[in-house]
Amino acid sequence: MTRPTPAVLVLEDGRTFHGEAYGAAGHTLGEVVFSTAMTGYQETLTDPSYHRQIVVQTAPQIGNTGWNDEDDESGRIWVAGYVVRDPARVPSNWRATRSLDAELAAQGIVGIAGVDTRALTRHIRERGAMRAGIFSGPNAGTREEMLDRVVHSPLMKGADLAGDVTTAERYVVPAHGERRFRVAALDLGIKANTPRMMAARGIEVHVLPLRSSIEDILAVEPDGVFLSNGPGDPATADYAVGLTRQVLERRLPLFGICFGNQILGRALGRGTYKMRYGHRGINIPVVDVTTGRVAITAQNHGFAVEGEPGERFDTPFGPALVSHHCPNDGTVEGLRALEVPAFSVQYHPEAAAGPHDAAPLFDDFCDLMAGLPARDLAAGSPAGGVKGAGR
Ligand SMILES: NC(=O)CC[C@H](N)C(=O)O
Repeated sequence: MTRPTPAVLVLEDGRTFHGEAYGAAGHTLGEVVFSTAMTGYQETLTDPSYHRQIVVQTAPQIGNTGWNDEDDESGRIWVAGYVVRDPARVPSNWRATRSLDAELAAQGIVGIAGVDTRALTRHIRERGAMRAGIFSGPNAGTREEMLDRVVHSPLMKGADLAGDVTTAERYVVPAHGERRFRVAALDLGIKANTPRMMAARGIEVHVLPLRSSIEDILAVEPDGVFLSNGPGDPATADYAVGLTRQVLERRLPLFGICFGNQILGRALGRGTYKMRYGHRGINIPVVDVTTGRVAITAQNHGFAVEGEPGERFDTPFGPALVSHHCPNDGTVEGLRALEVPAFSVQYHPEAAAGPHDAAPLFDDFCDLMAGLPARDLAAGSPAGGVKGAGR
């Protein structure tokens, strides 16, 4: 047997974790973040929202089901690096066409295995998500040289990354069956399952590049506008915020997910801030204040919109509501404008690895486009045909 190549993860505060090279050997830099998801590593790795992030999996065994040709959320792996405890030596799944290790190597993704991911996660929880590097193979340099590269790498705060991941050309995802609605979806890093979830509800989805104008959107003759998930700091997304205001002025029905929630929040006049270590996983609770119900959700965000649970606030487009929050820490998980047809969530109703509690939000978007009344928000009770995260 060949001996494994030693690798080291160097954090910007000087803490190091030793292991062995996994995937490609070499060097990589990014923000180190942890995901508590037990399943769905292929969807995680190919989610464009993870661009420039080194992902740590808290689940100790990774790679058991290999890699398949069906579950990619985009055309490539986006994570900057990958940290695991105990990679599967023999993948086993009827859909697998290769191992995770082989796919990481083929796409040049530098990883590290054999890391005490529990200690690393506790460290990130205490100190916050921070810059890091994975180094293996020849020319890794001394510890000082590695640390120097890490502390001179770009911060996630202030990073404008949606332009790196948006589609170069517009494309259309046809509705399944009869077309009920047409939606213009702004691609800030959209995941493949999002248009799929809309198409399943009779929506024809026109996916547009980030730098689209309001005229480009109107040319689609849309029944609604969608703002996708995406990487980077929402405080930099001025262009998308301006476009969203133009959509709100025209009272076009609007739905946003994750980065889209942060952009709607900014368009409504709210600020965003960087969380200490964010929410990443597939078992994160969210409370819908209008029904009191809790949904278990998939999440992947490091920034959040300012606000308090259940808060009503004034905006240039009339009053709005912090409609959802996370009971773990009180952060904003959803917004709804009360006078213009717009709502958004910080979590992922499209989550392909599940859970599916939040999937009915796509039905709410259809209702909004059909001009059906929103749930009875003022009453704060489950009155009036309850739909939404908790259904
Ligand atoms: N998944 C997303 O859309 C993430 C949004 C943003 N980049 C964040 O980290 O908060």
